[in-house]
Amino acid sequence: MTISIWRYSHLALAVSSFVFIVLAAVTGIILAFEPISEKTRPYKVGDLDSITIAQTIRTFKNKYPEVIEMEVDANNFFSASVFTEDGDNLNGYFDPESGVFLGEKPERPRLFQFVTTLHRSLFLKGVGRFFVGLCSFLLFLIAVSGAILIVKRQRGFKQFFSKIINENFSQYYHIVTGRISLIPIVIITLTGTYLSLEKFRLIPEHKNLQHEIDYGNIAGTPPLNFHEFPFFNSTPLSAIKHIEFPFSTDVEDFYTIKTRKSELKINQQTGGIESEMPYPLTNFLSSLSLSLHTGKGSIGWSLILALASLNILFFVYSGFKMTLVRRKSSIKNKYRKDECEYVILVGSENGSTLGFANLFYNSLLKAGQKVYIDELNTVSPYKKLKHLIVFTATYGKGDAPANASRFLKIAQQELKQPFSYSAVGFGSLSYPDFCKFATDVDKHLETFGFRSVPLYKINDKSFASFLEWASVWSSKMNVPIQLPKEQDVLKAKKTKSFEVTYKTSVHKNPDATFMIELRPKGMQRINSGDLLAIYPKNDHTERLYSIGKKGKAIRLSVKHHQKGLGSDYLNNLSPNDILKARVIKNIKFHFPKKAPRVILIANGTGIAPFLGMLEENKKKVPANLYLGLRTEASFELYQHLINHYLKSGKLTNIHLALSREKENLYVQDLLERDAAFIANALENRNVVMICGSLNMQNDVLKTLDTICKDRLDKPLEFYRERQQLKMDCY
Ligand SMILES: Cc1cc2nc3c(=O)[nH]c(=O)nc-3n(C[C@H](O)[C@H](O)[C@H](O)COP(=O)(O)O)c2cc1C
Repeated sequence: MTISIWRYSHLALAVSSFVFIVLAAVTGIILAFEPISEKTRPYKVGDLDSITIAQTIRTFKNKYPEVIEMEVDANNFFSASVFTEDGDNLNGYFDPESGVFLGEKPERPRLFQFVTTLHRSLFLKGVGRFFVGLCSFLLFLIAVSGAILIVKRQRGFKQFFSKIINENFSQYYHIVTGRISLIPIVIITLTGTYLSLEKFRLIPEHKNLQHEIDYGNIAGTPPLNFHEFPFFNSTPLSAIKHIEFPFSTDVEDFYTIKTRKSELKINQQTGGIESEMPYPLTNFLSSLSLSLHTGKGSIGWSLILALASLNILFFVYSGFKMTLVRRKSSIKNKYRKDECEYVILVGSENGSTLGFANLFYNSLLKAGQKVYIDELNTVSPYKKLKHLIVFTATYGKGDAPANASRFLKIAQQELKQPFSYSAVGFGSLSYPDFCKFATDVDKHLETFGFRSVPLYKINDKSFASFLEWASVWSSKMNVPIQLPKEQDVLKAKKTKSFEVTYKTSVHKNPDATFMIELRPKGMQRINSGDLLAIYPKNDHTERLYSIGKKGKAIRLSVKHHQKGLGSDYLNNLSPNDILKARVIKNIKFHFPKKAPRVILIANGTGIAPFLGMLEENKKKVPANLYLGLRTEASFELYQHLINHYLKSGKLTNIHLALSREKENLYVQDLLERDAAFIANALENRNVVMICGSLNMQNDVLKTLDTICKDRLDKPLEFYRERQQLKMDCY
C-alpha cells in the first residue's frame, strides 16, 4: 500500500532502532526510580535557604579540627568531609546547622549500577555508547515524525490537541498518549543525545576552569575572620554546590566555591573574591541535560520520565500492531490487468477497506470472473474493462486516503473506453463528512462512466451493510457471489450491557409505536443523535436506532413491525431486562453548539433524538418543531414531554402535521405554509435538522430547495455547505 513519506519515515526509524529503544525504555523505567529512592532518604535537614555559608563553616570549624569539603547535592542533602578530634575521617551527610554527622553516603545499589551500564552502553563500552546515542537521536526523529503525522491527521497545528475519534484501540491510544508524552520524550531524547555527544568529546567539557590570578600580588591584609567574609555572610547554603577548603594557611591557597552559576576563589585571609568565573554554556547544558535525563532531585520529573518510558513501550506495541493489520491486507492478483473485465480499485489508509475489497475480489474469482484489484492512484487503461468497482475510505475533512489522492485528477484520462461502475464508501458517522470522498468519486465517474449500482455508504466497517451492498450488486450485475460469514472474517464488535428501565405498551399506540428507556451499565458517553446498535440474533446482525438522551439513560422511539427483527426484539423486553448494544457516535447529527435557532423536522419515530436534544436544551436555544404523525392519537405518546418542553422554554413551538386526519397534512406542507419564516431562518444562519423516513427527507429537501430558490435566490446546497442542514434519515 502507498503510505505517506512521514508515516514511512516514522515506521522505518522505529523498525531500525526497535531493539535499542525497547532496552532503553525498560532500563529507563527502572532508572527513573533511583532519584525517587534517593529523594526519600532521611537526610534532608534544615532550610538551606536560611542558613549562610558563614554559619555552617563556623559550626563545623568549632566542632571539627579540620574540614576538607562541603557539598549540597541535587536532592538538597548536605554532605561534608571532616577530621574529628580523634583523627578519624568522617565522610557523609551532616546536619548543616548543628554539624551532627547523620550517616555515610550509602553505596549505589547494584541493580541501578547494572541497569545504568546497560542503559548507557549495553555493556559494550564505546561501541554500545555510540549505538545508544544514535538510537536516542533516532527516537527524537521518531517523535518529530510522529508529531508531524498527528498534525497532518488533525489537519493543522491548531487542532493538534482537538478530539480524536476512537475507532481502534491501538491507533487511538498511540495518538492520545503520543500527544501527552511528546514533550517529555523530546526532552529525554535530546538530552540523551547531548550526553552521548559529550562522552565522545564532540561537545567540549570544562571540568576545570582556568582562573586568571596574579599570585605574586595576593594581599593578606586587611585580615578578616571567615565569618565576617561578605560572600560567606551573604550566601545561603542553597546557592552552592561545593566548597573546597584551603589545603594550607598560605595566602595563595583559596576557598574554591562552586555555586549554581559560577566558580569562585575566595582569599582565606581577607575574604575577598580573587576570581569568579561563570560556567561556560556547555557546563550549564551538560548539568541541565543530566538532571532532565535522569530526573535527579525531582520525584515529579522522575515519575514523568518513568511514564514516558513506559509509553515508549506502548508505542512499540501499538505501532507494530497497526502495521501488522495494514500489512495483512495486501494486494495480490491472479490475472494481469489487461485480461480482466472486472477491476476493483481501492482507497484505503489503514487497510480495512482493502480487507473488504479482497473479500469481494475472492468471491468474484470464485464465481469464475476475471478480476483485477489495485489502488485508486494506480488507475490505468484496462483493455477489457467492463465494470469498475471502487471501494474507498474517507480521511481528513472528507479527503482521499493517501493511496487515492490522485485518482480524481487522472481517472478520466486513463479510463477511455466505455465502462459501468459501482462505488462503495467506507466511512464513519462520527465525522461530519460521512463518506465524502466516495461521494466525490461516484459523482466524478458519472461524468464519463455509467453508474450500475447507486453509491453505497458503509458506516464503521459494518459487515452487514457490506453484505447488503454485495447482494444488490450481485442481482444487478447478474453475477452470483458468495461472501464468507462475518464471524469467520472479523472480530465481534465490543458491546456494553444496558438495562431496560421503562417501556410503554405497544398496544396503547395506534401506530404500534412504543418508547423504551435503557440505562447503560457503567460509564458511557452518549449524545442525542448518536445511534444505538442492537444485536437481536446475538450474532453480527445489527439494527440501528436513533438515540434521545434522558439524563444518563437512552430513550428510543420504536415502531413495531410484525416481522421486524430489531423492533420485535425490543418489544419483547421488559423493565430490568439486560441487553447487549453499542453506541455509535454520529457527530454530524448532534444538536449544534452555536446556532441562533434550530428548526427540527421529524416524522414518526424520527422524533426520538429531538426529544433528547430538547430535554438537554438548557440554554433554551429557540427551537421550532415540525412533527409529522398519522393521527391525534399518535401524538399522545409524546404529548406530555412536548408540553413539558414548551412550558420550560426548551421548545419554542410545535407544528403538527397529521396525515390521517381530515387536513391530510405532511411536514413539507407546513414548511411551505411557513416559507417566509424558513427562508428568514436560513438566511440568518439557523440550523435545520431532519430525522425520520427517507421519503419524508426527500420531500422536505425538495420543499426547502424551492423555498431557497424562490425567496433567497440560492439553492439549498448553499446552506448545506454552510453546515446549516443536518440529516439522519433511514
Ligand atoms: C483521521 C481520520 C479521519 C477520518 N475522516 C473521515 C471523514 O471525514 N469521513 C468519514 O466518513 N470517515 C472518516 N474516517 C473514517 C474512515 O474513513 C473509516 O474508518 C474507514 O473505514 C477506514 O478505512 P481504512 O481502514 O481502509 O483506511 C476517518 C478516520 C480517521 C482515522
